[in-house]
This record gives sequence, structure tokens and C-alpha cells, in this order.
Amino acid sequence: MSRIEFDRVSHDFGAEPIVDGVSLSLTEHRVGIVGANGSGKSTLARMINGLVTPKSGRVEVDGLDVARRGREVRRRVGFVFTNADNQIVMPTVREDVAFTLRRHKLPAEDAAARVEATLERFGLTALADRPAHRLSGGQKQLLALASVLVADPALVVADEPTTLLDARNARLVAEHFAALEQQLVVVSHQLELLDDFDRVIVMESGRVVADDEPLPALAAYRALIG
Ligand SMILES: Nc1ncnc2c1ncn2[C@@H]1O[C@H](COP(=O)(O)OP(=O)(O)OP(=O)(O)O)[C@@H](O)[C@H]1O
Repeated sequence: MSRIEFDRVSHDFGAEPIVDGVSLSLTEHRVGIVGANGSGKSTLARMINGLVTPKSGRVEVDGLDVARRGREVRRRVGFVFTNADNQIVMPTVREDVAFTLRRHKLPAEDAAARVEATLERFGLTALADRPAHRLSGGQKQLLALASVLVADPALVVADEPTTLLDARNARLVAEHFAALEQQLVVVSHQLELLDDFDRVIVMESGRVVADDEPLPALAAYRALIG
């Protein structure tokens, strides 16, 4: 497993603090982050791969300071966004999965084999030559996941990956998450997605207000939001 360290991390976008003195050491296989709208979850998640650099404190992934060694960190961290449209960059499904590997300097045959195996794993083989932007919402989210996982990142961070999906597709994506061997950090409002996680962090106004196994942490969150 990887190790994510937040050491007295704070951030704001000008006015009030959005992340306020957070220290966490995340080593569990699957970690969920919950909290009300605007509580700072996405900002915290985005710090793990340097999409947001904290104004103070330090974030490390496997001992690498994200602010200084962003490129190495981003090779280790796969980030899945809420809206797969923001992540799909190539015209077809196959090209989009292959695009992730462009900087990996793999022999062309190895890269192609990896792409095909990943398409197969996510049930996308039959759609490989289709225009990526015309897939259904669920298929797009699977493509986004495939395009991240083809590079075999050490850890995966996902920001509300099932929010835009119907129940069936959300379940399908959740099943793929459950099967991941990598460390996984998921921000979600869909609390049942986190039921069998190893640890759940509850955020409120930029602070960690509960940090426990899912049952007690989610109970604390439900009590918090009434
Ligand atoms: N780039 C930005 N510039 C200005 N303000 C921002 C930026 N990103 C986030 N914010 C603000 O920071 C606050 C926290 O946002 P964040 O997305 O981290 O919360 P969240 O807990 O993930 O919320 P949600 O559940 O609604 O996604 C919000 O008020 C948001 O408007």
C-alpha cells in the first residue's frame, strides 16, 4: 500500500479557510472522505496529486513532497474526476486509453497489449473504436477509470466518481473499485459506496471531525447532517 501524509495542511481561495490544519496519515487500502457541500473534500483530494497546492503544511505520497516532486507523484497517483467528460481527451475509446501511456516509454507492442487488456477488463472491447464522447454516462466513467488504470498507478483518488451515474452504473463502477488492488481514496456523497471501506474521514468546514471505521464514522456524519 501507499502512504499519504497530510502534515498541518491549510488552504483557502482568498476568504475563509477551505482546508484548516489537517494532519492525516493514510495507509489503509480503501479510505473514504465524506462531508457536506463545501466542506473541503475535493480540495483535500486534489492535494494528493498536486492539482491544488496548499498554502501551508505539506502533503507527501510515499515520502515524495507533492509540491516539489509533482511529476513523480502524478505518475503514482491516478485521479478520477466526477465528470468523465473532463477527463476524456481522445476521439475514440481505444485512443483515450492509449493516451495515458504516451509518456511511459513502453515498446509499442507492450503498450498495445496493455491497452487491449485494460479495455477487456472494463468491458470496453466492443466499444474500442467508438467516439468516446458518445458513450453513455456509465460507459464514460468506466473509460475514465480504464484510462487511469492502464498506467497501473500505485494509488487511485476518485472525486465523487458515481455522482452522475444511475444506480446500475454506479454499482458497476463500485464493483470495479472494490476489485482494485491499489490504495483507493474516494470522496463521495453516496455513503453506501463506503460501507466496506477500511477507514472513513468526515470533514466539516475544512477540518476532520471524525475519522474511524465506516460504521461509526458514517453514523457520526449522519448525526452531523441531521
Ligand atoms: N478553485 C477555486 N477557487 C475558488 N474557490 C474554490 C475553488 N475550489 C473550491 N473552491 C471553494 O472552496 C469550498 C470547498 O470546495 P470543495 O470542492 O473542496 O468542497 P467539497 O467538500 O468537495 O464540496 P462538494 O461536496 O460540494 O463537492 C467551496 O466553497 C468552493 O466554492
